Amino acid sequence: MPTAMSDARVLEAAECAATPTLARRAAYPARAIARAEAPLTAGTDQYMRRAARAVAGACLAELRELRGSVAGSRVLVLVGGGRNGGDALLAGALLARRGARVEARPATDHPHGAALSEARAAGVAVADAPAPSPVLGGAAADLIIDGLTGIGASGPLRPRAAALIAPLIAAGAPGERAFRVLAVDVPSGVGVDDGSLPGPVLAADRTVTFTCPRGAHLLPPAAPLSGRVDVVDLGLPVPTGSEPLASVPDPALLAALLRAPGATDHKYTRGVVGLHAGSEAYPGAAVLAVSGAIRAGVGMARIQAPRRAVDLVLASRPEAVPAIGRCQAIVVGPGTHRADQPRAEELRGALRAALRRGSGEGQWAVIDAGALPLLPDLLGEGLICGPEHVLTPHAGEAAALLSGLGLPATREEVEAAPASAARGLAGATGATVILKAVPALIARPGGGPVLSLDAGPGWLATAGSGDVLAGALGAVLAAVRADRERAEGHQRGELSIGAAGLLLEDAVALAAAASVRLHADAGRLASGQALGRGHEGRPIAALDVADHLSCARQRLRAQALPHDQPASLAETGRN
Ligand SMILES: NC(=O)C1=CN([C@@H]2O[C@H](COP(=O)(O)OP(=O)(O)OC[C@H]3O[C@@H](n4cnc5c(N)ncnc54)[C@H](OP(=O)(O)O)[C@@H]3O)[C@@H](O)[C@H]2O)[C@@H](O)CC1
Ligand SMILES: [K+]
Repeated sequence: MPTAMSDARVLEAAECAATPTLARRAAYPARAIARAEAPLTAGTDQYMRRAARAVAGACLAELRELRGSVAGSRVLVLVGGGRNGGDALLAGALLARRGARVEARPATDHPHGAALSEARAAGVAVADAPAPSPVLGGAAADLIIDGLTGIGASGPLRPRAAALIAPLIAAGAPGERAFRVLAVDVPSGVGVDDGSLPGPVLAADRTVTFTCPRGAHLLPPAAPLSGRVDVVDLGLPVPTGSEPLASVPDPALLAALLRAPGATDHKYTRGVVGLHAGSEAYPGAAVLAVSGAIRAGVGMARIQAPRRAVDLVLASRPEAVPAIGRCQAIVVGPGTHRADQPRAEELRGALRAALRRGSGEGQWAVIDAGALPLLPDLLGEGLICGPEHVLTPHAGEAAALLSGLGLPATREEVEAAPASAARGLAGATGATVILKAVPALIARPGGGPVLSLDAGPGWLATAGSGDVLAGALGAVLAAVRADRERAEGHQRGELSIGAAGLLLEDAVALAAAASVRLHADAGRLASGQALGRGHEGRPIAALDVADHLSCARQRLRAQALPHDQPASLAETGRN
């Protein structure tokens, strides 16, 4: 059993080692994780001790930030009947030895025996009868450690556990309440693999997980409830033998797609995008989409829209070309509505030209907003989507599209299981899908793990924000397509730039991911949230987001790999 002295030293190390980002990027199923670690963890609690040290290290950091010191702080430990509860009890013991006043509330008659004894020996008060209150001996707790359930649980929390968290949930969301919550492995009660919310869940400020993320950290609706996620290496193997559920793309891979122009580049090698955006009803959307494309780094933006929208575009973006012609990608639909018949007819024409008629690659295209409802009829005509066609629905649009394709779904059903909706839509259409959720999800038509992307600050929920994203996405797709055109003109291997060497499906998915990332970062920069934790930011307009795309791109590029090569997609979860 470790002594107080050695605990203190290890704890400091754990505190330094706790990583602020998702160090390992692919989420695997709980069953695969348990199977991979079983040969090492059977008959020993050393890994539980390592887990507890990492949890305690993160708790120390939270308490120091909240109160300035650990001694005298008040910690409430919620304890379930498995090893998740064991982790939490041992972490509570470590904190008690550092001078925190720690109380444990079991939600079970059989907490982990050894961990319970150790916690008691360290001075943790164990309240045998459940007392559903966030107060400790009359004073509010500073920190709650949620160790009710981890990857071994299923279904909604049982009544005794649910009763413990009910008053804590009622105290408000993270940032609004007086205490912080640190979840061990996952916020208890989430669907660990699918990110569902089968019952009540206490939202965490921070989650400490082990070895690799779980689906619940990356998939909505559960993902935002984890708060900041630290992935801690306990010396246990990543279950690489099974297919990941989801993954977070490495920023270096995304940055590599956005190469800086060289001395011999011209508009068409940088990428030209043609936008069918804006309408009489929503003329400003054309300005926003064109601005998004230009600020994201396109070589040239062409615009086709009603005269009023084109005039507005040219007034603010004189570099835009008011005619559709040669381009490497098109954007169809921002600021349009299917009820606008003449405009819908023009969009239909653009889509007919872009979609596949046989097996060959079609015109690379973003299919957004008013263009999405046109798809079922076009597919019914025998036209085909490929990975080079990127659909950008929010939950309501995804539900309507699935229903139009003969897969009835409601908005509520998509919101409850967005990953499965995104996969279903990609499979049914053959297109790449960006589902606008929190986090955003990208599904590939060939299946595989969905990509999970931070959707940026809440300030981005402002009119026109989606038009900016559509324009930026068109710019990145055009650049990637231009790089592939250039590489195709060379001998194999002679020229390898940007996404030239990737499978079509992966190149487009990464381009989509890069665009979502740029949009989110631009929102953070525009709102002032980029200043870091604790800065809630300020209101922004969609044009502010477009204006900050170039700065976001510059920042992302700073993370590029040394040789600019997205050589491997292992980090996106394909293995
Ligand atoms: N492998 C290792 O050595 C390592 C594992 N580690 C840690 O162990 C965790 C996995 O531990 P685990 O397998 O014991 O499962 P766990 O998540 O604690 O849940 C099982 C308990 O929950 C109960 N329960 C079930 N459903 C429930 C519900 N809906 N609502 C309420 N309760 C419910 C169930 O009750 P029972 O069915 O037994 O009555 C049982 O008591 C993992 O997440 C990580 O934190 C780390 O220490 C690293 C090393
Ligand atoms: K937990």
